[in-house]
Amino acid sequence: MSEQHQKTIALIVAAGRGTRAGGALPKQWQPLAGRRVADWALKAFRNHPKVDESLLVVHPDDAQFYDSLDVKTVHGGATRDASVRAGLEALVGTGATHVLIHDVARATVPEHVIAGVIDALKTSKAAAPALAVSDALWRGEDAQVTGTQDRADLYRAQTPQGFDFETILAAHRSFDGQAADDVEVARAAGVNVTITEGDEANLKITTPGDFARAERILRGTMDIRLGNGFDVHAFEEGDHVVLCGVTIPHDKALKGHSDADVGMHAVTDAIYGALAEGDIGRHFPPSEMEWKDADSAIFLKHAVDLAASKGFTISNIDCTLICERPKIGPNAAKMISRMAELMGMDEDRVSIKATTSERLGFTGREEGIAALATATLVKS
Ligand SMILES: Nc1ccn([C@@H]2O[C@H](COP(=O)(O)OP(=O)(O)OP(=O)(O)O)[C@@H](O)[C@H]2O)c(=O)n1
Ligand SMILES: C[C@](O)(CO)[C@H](O)COP(=O)(O)O
Repeated sequence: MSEQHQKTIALIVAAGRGTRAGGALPKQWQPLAGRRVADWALKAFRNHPKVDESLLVVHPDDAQFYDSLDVKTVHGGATRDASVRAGLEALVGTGATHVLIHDVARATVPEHVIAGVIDALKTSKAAAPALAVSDALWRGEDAQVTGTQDRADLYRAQTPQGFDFETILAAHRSFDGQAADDVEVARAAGVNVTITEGDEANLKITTPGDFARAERILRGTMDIRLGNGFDVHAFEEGDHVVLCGVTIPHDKALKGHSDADVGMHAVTDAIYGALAEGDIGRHFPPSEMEWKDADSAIFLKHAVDLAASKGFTISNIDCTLICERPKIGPNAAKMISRMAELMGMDEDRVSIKATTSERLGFTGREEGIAALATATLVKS
């Protein structure tokens, strides 16, 4: 079959209860490196150029967790086998030619593991990743070694396990009993399975300690950027200032080519800085009359959109306004709300605070306001 006529579906089983992992929620809905376990597993397949669609097999009790997800779902069964079977039946008539059956609990699956399985399916009806056992193996009882086991041909099985769709559907329909995985089901139907390269990073979150291991794996693959921004605007005659998007009555105004929102400028420059994209002046030159008295939200939105276009999420913002007056405290909540809205962020990721300079320097003499900001951007 030509690659053009292939339709590869990621069938992600997520209907288990995660009892061994502990915690208040089933493990797939617990937080992991800023998202949930299931979000990471879905993302691994959604980002893969050779995977056409995903289907998530879920537990009916978990609707509150999966309802907001932009993915097709189907209810699973009481065992992993039953959940896989429910997923396969839901794919009948969809034109699926290949299916990659994956445990949601393997949220850290590396791209090359998925690619290895897809490549092997060009010449094989079934392929799955595994790692050769490298430790010596013992048998034991009551904390005593009772024997040894030859490890020469032993492998540790992983997922995604990939199959020609009709082959694995028929194998599951005819399978009677319980299987550890879909390779066992396929082999019971006489299907040969190719072993592809697994990875230690393809961890199955099973016990409580696995969350920290998975978090370390994901953090290790993240591109984390830090940027800073600093801005100053002098006072001139006027009756209000605009700070972090909020208009505050004052006995002076801030002087500037735009609306002189010194706080928003510092935050915008911090985002540009994290992207190594210069500063506001580079994108909106003061020499251009178009930006005279402009709303600084235009600059901030440009920086936010630029970050998104490069695949970055803004993880948090911290901005300090330096002035004696106006008092920032009473306005901080409104500023946080406006800035979070403009950046499409949760308010608890936006910090806006203030300090005086103890009447020292230009801010102490109330000649102007300075602002300092830090932005953390993450691409995963
Ligand atoms: N009835 C079931 C049981 C398991 N699974 C899925 O199969 C995968 C592998 O199972 P395991 O890691 O054992 O998950 P749980 O069954 O959730 O964990 P536990 O055995 O600790 O309860 C998981 O992605 C799990 O959600 C499933 O979809 N339906
Ligand atoms: C399919 C599997 O991931 C292969 O290693 C594994 O068998 C599933 O987890 P379980 O704990 O055996 O249910």
